[in-house]
Amino acid sequence: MAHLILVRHGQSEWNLEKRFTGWVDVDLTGQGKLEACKAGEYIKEIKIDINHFYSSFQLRAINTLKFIQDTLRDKREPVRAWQLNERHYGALTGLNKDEMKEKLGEDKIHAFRRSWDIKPDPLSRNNPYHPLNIDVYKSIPKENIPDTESLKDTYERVMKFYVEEIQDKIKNDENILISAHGNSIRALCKFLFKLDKQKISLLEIPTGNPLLINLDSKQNVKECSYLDRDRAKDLLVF
Ligand SMILES: O=C(O)[C@@H](CO)OP(=O)(O)O
Repeated sequence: MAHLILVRHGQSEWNLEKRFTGWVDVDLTGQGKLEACKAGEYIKEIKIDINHFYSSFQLRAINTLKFIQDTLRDKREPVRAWQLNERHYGALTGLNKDEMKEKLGEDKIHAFRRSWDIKPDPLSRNNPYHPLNIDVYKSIPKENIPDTESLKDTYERVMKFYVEEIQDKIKNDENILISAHGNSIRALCKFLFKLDKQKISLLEIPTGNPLLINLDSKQNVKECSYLDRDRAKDLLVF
């Protein structure tokens, strides 16, 4: 049995401001740092020896993992993978979610946020929020940098990475912790929980709450639960 722990970063500055964030590299708020420390405490309590740590390229996930590893007193170098980055929100990037609901209507914004293959218009490559203009993404091959993404696009890059880097480790009963984002984690959960396109639109991931998934060697989910039960959200199939 392998243990896979998925943690969405703690509250970010733009979660607080309710702005579409995607690939913009904002940091954690004070509350987000506290959530990350608490996530570390919860993981410490279950006494699982984690073999591999992963984060996205983004500060909010990197720092969440730092707080967790500090709490675990684990100094191992995590692997950083851009493939685990948040979904790119295209032309919606930086805009306020409530204001956009008023402007375009709740249904349209819900479709942009939670449908499987609808994507916002591309973000202009001259926009300072475009990942081509953000230094931390300079090492990513330009052809892999999106202008906008649907959840399906995010799923494809996340799953390619999962299959190439993580799947065999799970088959070998190694324990993995991934610090990532609402939509890159939703993409992984779609695969792991075998959710269809309708069901995945209902799955919401809370910030800074470790999701412990126990998998057998055939990668079937045997058990799954949030470590902070008070802040858990519906897992739909468990
Ligand atoms: O703005 C974003 O990047 C994401 C995560 O915060 O938002 P949403 O929940 O709307 O997909």
